[in-house]
Amino acid sequence: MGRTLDRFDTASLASSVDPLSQAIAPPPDETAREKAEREAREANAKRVSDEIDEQLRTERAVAKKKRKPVKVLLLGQSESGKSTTLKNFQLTYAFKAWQEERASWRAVIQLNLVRSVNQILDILTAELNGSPTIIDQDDEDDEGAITYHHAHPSSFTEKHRLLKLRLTPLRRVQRDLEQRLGSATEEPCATNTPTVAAPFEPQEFYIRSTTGWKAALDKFKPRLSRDSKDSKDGGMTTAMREKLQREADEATQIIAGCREDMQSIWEDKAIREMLSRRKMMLENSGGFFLNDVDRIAVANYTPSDHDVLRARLRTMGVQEYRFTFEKGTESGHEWLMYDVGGTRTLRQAWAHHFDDMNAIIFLAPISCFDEKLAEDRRVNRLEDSFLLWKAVCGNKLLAKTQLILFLNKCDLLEKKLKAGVRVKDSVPSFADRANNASTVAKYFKQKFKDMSKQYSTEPRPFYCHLTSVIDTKATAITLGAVREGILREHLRDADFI
Ligand SMILES: Nc1nc2c(ncn2[C@@H]2O[C@H](COP(=O)(O)OP(=O)(O)OP(=O)(O)O)[C@@H](O)[C@H]2O)c(=O)[nH]1
Ligand SMILES: [Mg+2]
Repeated sequence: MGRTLDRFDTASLASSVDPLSQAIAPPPDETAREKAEREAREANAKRVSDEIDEQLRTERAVAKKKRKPVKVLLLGQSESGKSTTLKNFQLTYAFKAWQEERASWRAVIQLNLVRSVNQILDILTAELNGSPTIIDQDDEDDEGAITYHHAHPSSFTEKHRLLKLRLTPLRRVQRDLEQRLGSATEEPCATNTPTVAAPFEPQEFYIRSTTGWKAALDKFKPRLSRDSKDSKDGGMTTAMREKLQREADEATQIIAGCREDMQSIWEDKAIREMLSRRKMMLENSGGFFLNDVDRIAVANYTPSDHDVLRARLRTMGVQEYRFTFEKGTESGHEWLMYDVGGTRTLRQAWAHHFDDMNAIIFLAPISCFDEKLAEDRRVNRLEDSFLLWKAVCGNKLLAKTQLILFLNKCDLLEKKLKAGVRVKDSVPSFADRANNASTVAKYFKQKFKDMSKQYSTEPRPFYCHLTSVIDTKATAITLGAVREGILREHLRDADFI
């Protein structure tokens, strides 16, 4: 019994001496100097350890922030180039997704082409009937009033009547394509109801659409599987897809059959004279493909990257796009981009997205200094962009949001000025400055900068790029700089945390 107790006492004594404490315990014969040195060493080691901990904490926060998607909102009036900028992001950073979607743009491009032809036929019909019709396109002094053009039927011959007759099937093709692509194909109508540039008060009823033209295009995606009869693919049965395919083939056949007549009507001198008399600059509007008829009006047409960027399909509501970067250091990182409809009546939906955006890319087309809004022909388009920009800069919810301005459509600005259009006729304050693209762009840039300074509720940097977003190479460089800037801000926030 006693021996057992002895063993127990020895074991309990051994376990009470912690080997670690023993190892780090100061030597029993430590002098005062040695003690001071040891304590300094220990304090230094603790500081290094704390620093490492802090660094790990920050890295974790940055990594977490990095994983959080970056959110970017695209704003600007209708036809300013928002959706086209988004397409550029996709083309540059998510090429696989872009390639998958590219073929489905064929129907939109066909519709754009057919629409231009039908527009010409409308005017030709009016001229042949001798009826004075058509609202002036861009008459500066009309303040939205309807002005009539008088027909010149004498310029036309039997050839024009025949062309008109032979191109009639394109009316049905337009109707069919519009029906299949949905409401995004409708362009806004001019209205006399007063509208304001920035009605940013959120509406009570609001739907965030994640479909929009994506849904329209999905119907035109090539079929994934040819095997099962009733397999569902994108919410459509094989039978539905086959029906759509038949209709698409039929439209393509009709368009191909009209190829030469489309070319003839577009190259005809009397027709060109008619369009210029009516100030119809079809070639300067979005979705213009009449110069590419020989390439597009063929049975096996597949859109090029450039065709897709030039295609016009209106954005309805607000559409959310998820991008996963496919390459580079950001590979796998997700960005959410929001594309909105820019017509005045669609702007109410914008404010719902103001509170949690990392950045806003605001597009202002500067070639539009002498044009009117399609939805309200009393309003100058540049003036509308100024009002919108002031409202965005001055919005309290956006006080800390990075604003990036794209002064877009510089290519069209250059073209317009070369054709002899004078800026001072529409913008009197431009006065007698040189009427060339660089002077005009510099002048407008300064105006936007002054407004940013005057209306922003807190001081903010002015980021501005002169762009032509249908130029993919130049835009890729701009987007690279934009992306870096947005990421830098995003990570600075993370460091702050
Ligand atoms: N020439 C030229 N055309 C452009 C430029 N940017 C856009 N476009 C064309 O203008 C048309 C309208 O562009 P979108 O990107 O659809 O305009 P949006 O701002 O999205 O318009 P909404 O959806 O109605 O708000 C398209 O056909 C584009 O190809 C540009 O810099 N130069
Ligand atoms: Mg759009």
